[in-house]
Amino acid sequence: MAKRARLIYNPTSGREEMRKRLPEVLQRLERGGYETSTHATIGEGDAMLAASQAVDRGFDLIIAAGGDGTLYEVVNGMGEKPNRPPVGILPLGTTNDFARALNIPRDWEDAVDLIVRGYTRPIDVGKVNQKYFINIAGGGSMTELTYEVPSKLKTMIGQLAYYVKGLEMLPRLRPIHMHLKSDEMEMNEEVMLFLITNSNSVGGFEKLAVDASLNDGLFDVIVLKKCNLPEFIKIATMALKGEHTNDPNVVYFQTRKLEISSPDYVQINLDGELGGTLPAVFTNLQSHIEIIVDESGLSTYKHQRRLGS
Ligand SMILES: Nc1ncnc2c1ncn2[C@@H]1O[C@H](COP(=O)(O)OP(=O)(O)OP(=O)(O)O)[C@@H](O)[C@H]1O
Repeated sequence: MAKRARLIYNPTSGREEMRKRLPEVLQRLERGGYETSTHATIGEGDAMLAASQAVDRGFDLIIAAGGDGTLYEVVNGMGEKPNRPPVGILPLGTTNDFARALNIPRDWEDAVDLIVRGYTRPIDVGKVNQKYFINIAGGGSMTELTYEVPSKLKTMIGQLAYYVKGLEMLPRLRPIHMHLKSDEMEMNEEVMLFLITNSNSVGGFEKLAVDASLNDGLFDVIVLKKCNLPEFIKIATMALKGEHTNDPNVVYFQTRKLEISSPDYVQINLDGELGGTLPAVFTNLQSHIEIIVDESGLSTYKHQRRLGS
């Protein structure tokens, strides 16, 4: 019997490729043994509802087609459910940090073929208050950047928009008093920002969390202490090469759980989307969702399996 997949796609994502490719994507999935029904999202929050319903309706596979925003919503729609089907990713958005971390091809045909081959890997998911994230959570200066980049601009010039906007933001950097507490450490001081990552691929910085593993049950936490603009630029440049953790202004550690509070109003960024404000408790839910991955690197992963085997 054919397996049933639910394809949740954002028709406006990236260069709107899904609008053109849908019949071919469905045909390719069908040939690969998936009877697929679709849900085109209509706006914010819709992919989350669609994913929640797809779990309730017992689909064998959920495919998130779009950018990081769509995947974030799908993960949020599934996070609370006791039975979670595996997730395939079609990275058709402007930013696909998480798909890149998993080595999922940008080419839609290759990405569909990868889904059909069906090698899955359990991936850690972060929970913060009542929300979930799969790639990164952050707060402080700079992390408000992602919602400020207009969507149109991102579609037109892609990743570059972040850097242009990032440079524009530099003069607005300001330290914020925060209290961070985990079993491993406690900090109570002014910081520029905190980043809590699951993968090592964030906004073009592919060596940000050098020890990050996707299913070790641990977050990699980076805290940038109060520093001035030239120091900040130096650290950002070092971060591109993965050398930032040597800087005395950078605190880097791993933990399963972290509490953060601040007397200031601090927004939390979850996978590039606005995810509430501090105070917050970040908890790592180990191996919470199975994601279809590229099998070429599988020998280095633990607990992989092939769908249907
Ligand atoms: N039909 C729609 N029209 C407008 N926005 C939508 C629609 N469907 C979903 N969205 C919103 O688009 C957001 C971003 O989508 P996604 O990350 O998939 O693509 P993207 O190309 O990276 O997008 P963006 O450039 O907006 O970041 C989603 O979080 C969702 O809120």
